[in-house]
This record gives sequence, structure tokens and C-alpha cells, in this order.
Amino acid sequence: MEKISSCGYEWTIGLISQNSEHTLDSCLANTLNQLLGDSGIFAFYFSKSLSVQQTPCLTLASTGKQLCDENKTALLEVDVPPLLERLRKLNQDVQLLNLAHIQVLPVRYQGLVLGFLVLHNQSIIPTSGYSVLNHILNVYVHQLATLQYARMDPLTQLLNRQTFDEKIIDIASGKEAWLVRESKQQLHWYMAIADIDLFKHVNDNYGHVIGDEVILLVAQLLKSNFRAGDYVFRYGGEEFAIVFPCEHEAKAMAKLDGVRALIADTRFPQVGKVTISMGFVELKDAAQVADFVNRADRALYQSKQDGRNKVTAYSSLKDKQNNHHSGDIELF
Ligand SMILES: Nc1nc2c(ncn2[C@@H]2O[C@H](COP(=O)(O)OP(=O)(O)OP(=O)(O)O)[C@@H](O)[C@H]2O)c(=O)[nH]1
Repeated sequence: MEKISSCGYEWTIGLISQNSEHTLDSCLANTLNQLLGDSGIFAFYFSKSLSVQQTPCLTLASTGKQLCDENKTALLEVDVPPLLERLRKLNQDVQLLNLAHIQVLPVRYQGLVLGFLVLHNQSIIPTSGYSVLNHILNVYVHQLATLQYARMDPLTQLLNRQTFDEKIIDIASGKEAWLVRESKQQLHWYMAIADIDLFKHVNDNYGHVIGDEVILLVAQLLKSNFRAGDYVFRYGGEEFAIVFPCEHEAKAMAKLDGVRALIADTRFPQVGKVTISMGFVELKDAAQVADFVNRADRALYQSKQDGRNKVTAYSSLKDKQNNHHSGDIELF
């Protein structure tokens, strides 16, 4: 704790220099370990979605320290929902809650309590340390929000195109392999591109404002019909990409076709019926993101050729050897 400067300036600079959530978390962990010194045992519970809907979970804990007592009782285990409820009822100015064996610092963002830092009572912290801790947690949450907003499409709040490329590279290089390993069944990753059919007619007949509403509603339907661990992106104007793990291709097809049918059955305000076409591919055997996109694009092209409101797997295309001529139809 003796390392604390009056405002934690170096730590602040460290946190705001991070440009990925992963390095931001590591930086916060390092900062807390340094800040709390040898005596500090901490656990950080946080909801990364930056929304009240998600219950915070254990995101970080102190490294190389005794998190259990001699009887192997966890020192910092907390019952999250009631503690959260209690923190939410606290006045905004209250920055520290003293409980029997722990101290809790709420982490707020835009007036919401999104998580908290739990410190064991053995952690020896001078009074000035708490304000530095609060400051550091504030910087963390704001930097996280900045990173998240930079990854989002402003109209739909889906992940944006830049994030798509990064995610495909991560998956293709095995960085998301933990999910596949943890599943009881073997999982494969698939990438689908979905395009709203005859969208030009929507704009031409109803105007761009209604067109944007259609895009927004399709985005919401896609997002709410895939699981939390799947990724839904706004790929371009009226195009979306979905990246998700699945046991096998037939199941991936059934999932996508179910969502296609659901959108076709939804009544859109003013416009009425809207359909989407999709093409999808397994994320394997390609060197570049562009190769996967090209394959899904060709499958999507087939869905359009077959009359739209269809899903096509790249593996089902007969003439895979022929290069796709992008001039045939403009998809992107
Ligand atoms: N309202 C709105 N329109 C967009 C946006 N982005 C692209 N568009 C429009 O989407 C339309 C896409 O039209 P096309 O690519 O010709 O395709 P389509 O009419 O959907 O026909 P198919 O894809 O062949 O079924 C164009 O008129 C674009 O101007 C957007 O963000 N908002």
C-alpha cells in the first residue's frame, strides 16, 4: 500500500491505455495486486454487459494469496443477489460497506451498481487508499464502456464489422477453443451471413426511417434468438453475421432456418412481411477472414437465386471450385 501516489496517476494511465477488454482486466488485476500489497485479499464481482439485467460474477481475484482459511472456507465468498440489492439501496455517496469479515466497494456506472470489489478484513488499507481504489474502479468501468461502445453499431447495438474480423481471427486461431472443450459434445464454429430480402423496396416504398426500423427489429430478433455466447454482428447496411458453436452442420442449419422462419412469420409495423436469406459455412480450413466471408457469401447468393427466404450451407454448393464473380450480384 505504501506505493500509492496521491491520485493513482500511473495506474490511471495504465488502465486508459488498454485497447482490449482482456488486457484491461489484466491491468486491473495487476493494479489491485500492487495497490493492496501483500496483505490484500480481494475478489472483484462485475457484470461486463454494463447492464442491470446481468448478475455480476467473479471476474478477478488476488493472485498468489490465501483465498481460504485453514478450514478451507472461502474467505471472500459472497451471496451476490442480496449483497447487490443492499448496495443498490445505498446512497450514491457511500463508497464503502463494512460487513462482518469483509469490506465491499460498489462499482457504479451511470448510476447503476454493476458490481463490487470485496476485500477481506485482514487487508490493511489506509483511509486514503479507499479513495484511490474507488478512483481506479471508476477508471476501469469507464474504459470498459469506451471499448465496448467502440465495438458496437450505434443503430442496432449489435457488434460492428471491425469486431467481426477480430472475432473470426480469434476463433479460427483457436482462442475460443475453451468453449468447445468444455462442452460435453464436440462443437464446431459456424458463420452465417444474413441479408434482408428486397430491402431496396422497403426504402423506396416506406422511406429510410422505416427502413432503419426494419433493420433494428431484424437485429433484435436475431439477437434474442441466439444464445448469450453466440455473436451477432451488423455486417453492413442490411446485412448481419452470426457466429455460433454447434454440434454439427444439420443442427446449425436447423437453428438458422428456425430464425429465418420466425422472421418471416413476424409482422413488421407498417411494412408487414419481411424475409431474410442466409448462407453459412463452418469456420475451418481457411487462412483468411475473407475466405470464410467469400464462402458464406456464395451460399447466400445461392439462397437469393433459389427465390430468397432460404438458408444455404456452403458445403451443399456443387460447383465450389469456380470462383465467385462478385459482379454477378452485389451482396456487400
Ligand atoms: N434504411 C436503410 N437502408 C440501407 C441501409 N444500408 C443499406 N441500405 C439500403 O439497402 C438496400 C440494399 O439493396 P440491394 O443490395 O439492392 O438489395 P435488396 O433490395 O435487399 O435485394 P436482395 O438483396 O437481392 O434481396 C439499398 O437500397 C441500400 O440503400 C441503412 O442503414 N438503412
